[in-house]
Amino acid sequence: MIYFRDVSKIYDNGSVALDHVTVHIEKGEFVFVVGASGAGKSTFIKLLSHEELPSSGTVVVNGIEVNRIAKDRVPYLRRKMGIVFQDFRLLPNKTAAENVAFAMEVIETPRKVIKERVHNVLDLVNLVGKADALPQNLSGGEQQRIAIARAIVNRPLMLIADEPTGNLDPDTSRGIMDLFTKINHMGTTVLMVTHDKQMVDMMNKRVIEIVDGRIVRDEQKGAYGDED
Ligand SMILES: Nc1ncnc2c1ncn2[C@@H]1O[C@H](COP(=O)(O)OP(=O)(O)OP(=O)(O)O)[C@@H](O)[C@H]1O
Repeated sequence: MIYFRDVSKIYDNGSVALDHVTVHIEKGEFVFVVGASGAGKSTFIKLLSHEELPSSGTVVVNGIEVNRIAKDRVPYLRRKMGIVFQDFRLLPNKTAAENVAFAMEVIETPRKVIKERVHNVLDLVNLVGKADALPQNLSGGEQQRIAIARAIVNRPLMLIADEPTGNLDPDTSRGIMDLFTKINHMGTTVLMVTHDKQMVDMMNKRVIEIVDGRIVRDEQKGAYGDED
């Protein structure tokens, strides 16, 4: 599903963000990526989606060698992944339902399918009742659930989350984690970058720790480790 072989990323200013990283993530896994600020976690994610390219090494996602694909194949690659961020990134002038629908409109899904799928996915995140609300009238947790609905509406193979609970209180965060667990049980690979020690310790899932661009720990049923 995801394979990094001896991947390094050195930005133009000389920052070494990833340093000879080799890792393999199987379909259906639930993986936390942890590490101090500046360790290289976001870079790891950006290499998956072709937002950044590795300086050396190979990144393979779902059998596609990401660093070698033609530019016009990038949207096809990204369709295989749903991505959510700490700051939700909903379109402010669209309702919750329209935000989710938009992800399907851009790939020209028939209107009838959009209507049905948007309803189903809002039901999954328990927000059918907020379908017509604008983001500004939703709580942070609700906005994140809409962002997750948008991320999975096209049925991606993997859900990638960069500190999705970073702006949320512990109770709301737990709700988001329950949702990720549900999505994972439906067969979607989940990869989550987080600083949330409590959450990682509670979930008992695979933990990959990055320090200074290197993987220093990769444990099945791991814990967060020392506070950073
Ligand atoms: N576009 C960029 N140009 C230059 N250096 C960068 C760029 N993006 C990241 N870096 C550097 O690469 C290193 C890794 O950054 P990255 O954002 O991947 O870390 P992170 O673990 O996600 O941090 P945080 O937890 O703070 O988000 C840092 O030293 C950072 O300053």
